[in-house]
Amino acid sequence: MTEIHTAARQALGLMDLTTLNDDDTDAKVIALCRQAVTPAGNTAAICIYPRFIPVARKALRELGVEGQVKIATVTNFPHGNGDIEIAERETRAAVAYGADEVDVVFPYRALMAGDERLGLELVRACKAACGEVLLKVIIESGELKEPALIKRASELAIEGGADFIKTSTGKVAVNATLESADIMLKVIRDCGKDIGFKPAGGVRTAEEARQYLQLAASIMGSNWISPAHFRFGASSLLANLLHTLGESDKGATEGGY
Ligand SMILES: O=C[C@H](O)COP(=O)(O)O
Repeated sequence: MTEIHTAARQALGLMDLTTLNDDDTDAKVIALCRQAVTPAGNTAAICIYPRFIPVARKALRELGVEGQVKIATVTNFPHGNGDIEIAERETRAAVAYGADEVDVVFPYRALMAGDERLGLELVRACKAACGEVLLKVIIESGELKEPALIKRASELAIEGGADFIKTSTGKVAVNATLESADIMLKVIRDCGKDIGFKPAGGVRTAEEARQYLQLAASIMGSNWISPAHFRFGASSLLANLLHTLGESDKGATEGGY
């Protein structure tokens, strides 16, 4: 197996297959659940808006993969506003709907304005709302821009109780980059806690996935990389991975979710 095949196979099992569009429907979410089950293995999770969690759970149950393909959702999304009470209530509601994992947007504009406390408190409140449910904190690295701010947001998210730190919503001009990934992975390496990493937004090819996996392996070691520690947030990566693996990509249309 070539290096790109190995990376594609690994990336498929690390993917949070995502649809977060304004025109999402039950039918589109059911189709996404079907696409998460492929001849080359299942994706780690699907990532959808909270209102679709019940329909996704039913679809995954009918596919025989409930509990194997996790249901991730988003809160405080994509704006990253600084109202702690709203973010906390949205997170509580997502958990009540049956989310396995919640991806919450860090109030990055407050941090850019010099307020470190707000983000820390918002993450703390959302972690308390999650209980045992996995919390991924989206720092929106492409808006923070400055390496020092990306580092600080990562540190604050981890201090607040994040289980994963995630680069981006996929809704801004600059999403995941290898440069932001390098900063965030080094924060994870140096923090002394068991924290995962999720590059998200704009990851579309097996070659791009390979580069993130190579970077993560160089900083954290290759044994660290598993769904417990690493996810790709992506809406259009699957088709390219299946194509690379020589599998049918029927249904996994590029950018079609
Ligand atoms: O978290 C995942 C992102 O929203 C997906 O972004 P993408 O559509 O660029 O793959």
